[in-house]
Amino acid sequence: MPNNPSSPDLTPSILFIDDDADVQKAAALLLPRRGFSLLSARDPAEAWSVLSAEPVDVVLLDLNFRPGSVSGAEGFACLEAMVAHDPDMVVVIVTGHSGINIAVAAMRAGATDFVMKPWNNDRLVATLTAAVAVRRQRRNADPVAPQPAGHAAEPDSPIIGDSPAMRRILEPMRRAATTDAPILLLGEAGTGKSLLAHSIHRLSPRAGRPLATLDPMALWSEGEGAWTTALAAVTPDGTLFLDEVGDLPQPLQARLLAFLKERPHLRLVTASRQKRDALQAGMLQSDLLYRLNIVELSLPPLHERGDDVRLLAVHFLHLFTRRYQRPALTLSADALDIIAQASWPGNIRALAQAMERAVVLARGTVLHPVDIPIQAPLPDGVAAARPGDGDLNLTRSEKAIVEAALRRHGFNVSHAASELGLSRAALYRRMARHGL
Ligand SMILES: Nc1ncnc2c1ncn2[C@@H]1O[C@H](COP(=O)(O)OP(=O)(O)OP(=O)(O)O)[C@@H](O)[C@H]1O
Repeated sequence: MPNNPSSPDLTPSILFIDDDADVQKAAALLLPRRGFSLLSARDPAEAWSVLSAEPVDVVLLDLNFRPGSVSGAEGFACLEAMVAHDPDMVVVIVTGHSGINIAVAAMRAGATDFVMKPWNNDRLVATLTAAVAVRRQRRNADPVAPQPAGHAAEPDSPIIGDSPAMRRILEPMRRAATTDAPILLLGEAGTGKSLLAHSIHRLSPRAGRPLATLDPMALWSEGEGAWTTALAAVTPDGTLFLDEVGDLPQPLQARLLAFLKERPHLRLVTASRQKRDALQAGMLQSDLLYRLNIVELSLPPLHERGDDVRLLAVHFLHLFTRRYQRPALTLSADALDIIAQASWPGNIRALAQAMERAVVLARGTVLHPVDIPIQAPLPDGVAAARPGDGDLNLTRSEKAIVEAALRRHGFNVSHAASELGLSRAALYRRMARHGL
């Protein structure tokens, strides 16, 4: 059965702009088989005439059109023109394997996501599926009704990330998504477990069926009856996403096992902030754990995802600029560096929140390090400083010295670093540590 990427009734259409006939042929063999209708153009000029005649959900854009050209200048010009022409346009760019900087730049210029060439078929399909969902959300969104604050991204948001750590989980995730196998997602808070659960459902043959999300603790607090009622309401041939499965009280574990036996056709995706050792050491009955983790995926914390943090920062910048209907904003190179060097103990949720705040409070059109609210984590066991404490604290003194130097030099990092006798990188590390 072909994957139905987004809507059961409307075939999503992709306009692929690439001058390479072989690559176009590969797309023509793949995408229609996977539920997309494909339009093609050899260059931006041809693309504009296709766009004027056909409705398109997503533009898949190669960046170089002349033989031997690698700068991506033509592609960038096309991207900017398309986003200026239709701010709801969803453009996914195609770039070479080593092109992470190009990918960051393209996302800064308004691309929604990117794929690396040569592409992996499942990955391309997953990226386009998420991009189509974004397009449809944008189209259906009421422009005068702002989204609720604090909801960083829609559940249909694309999964941004191309670091080796993320590839190690996204590739098996995409393979397993197309089956009915139960999947257990492990990872710290804010690492994207719920987002992945939605993506698994969307990539599965059940995409047109309901996805039910249950939070055991919330249901338990309403009494045992709430749990039974919620389970009874789950559509038998849909997907059940059970969040924080490690919190499931023992009596409910037995009930869940019995329920799963009665519903052999239900697809189960579960998530937990606990490590598997903790789940195994008694939080979950072993027969239940065996039933849940046929495929087990551990999401890496954000600080292990390398340059993904830059891509995510730019992604959230665009998301919140749109949501709050602010004029276009960009991140300075210094701001991106400081974001990349922060430790983000709250993971992607914390980064999203920092970017949301930065967008809301932005004063100009460029965000500098001082505009990015990075909260420095307190080392384990160190209590938060209270106002009025004696101020011989080394951490606070360092923060005051760094901040004063930055202010003296109008937040010019090179000048402040040279006054403090630090390298720029060392100063960035301290700025990130102190949330400056
Ligand atoms: N790779 C990603 N690309 C884009 N957005 C992401 C990514 N990962 C997470 N997010 C966004 O970050 C926020 C937190 O993610 P999510 O709620 O999925 O995390 P979680 O692991 O389920 O957290 P918790 O354990 O606290 O429930 C969401 O708004 C989500 O859309």
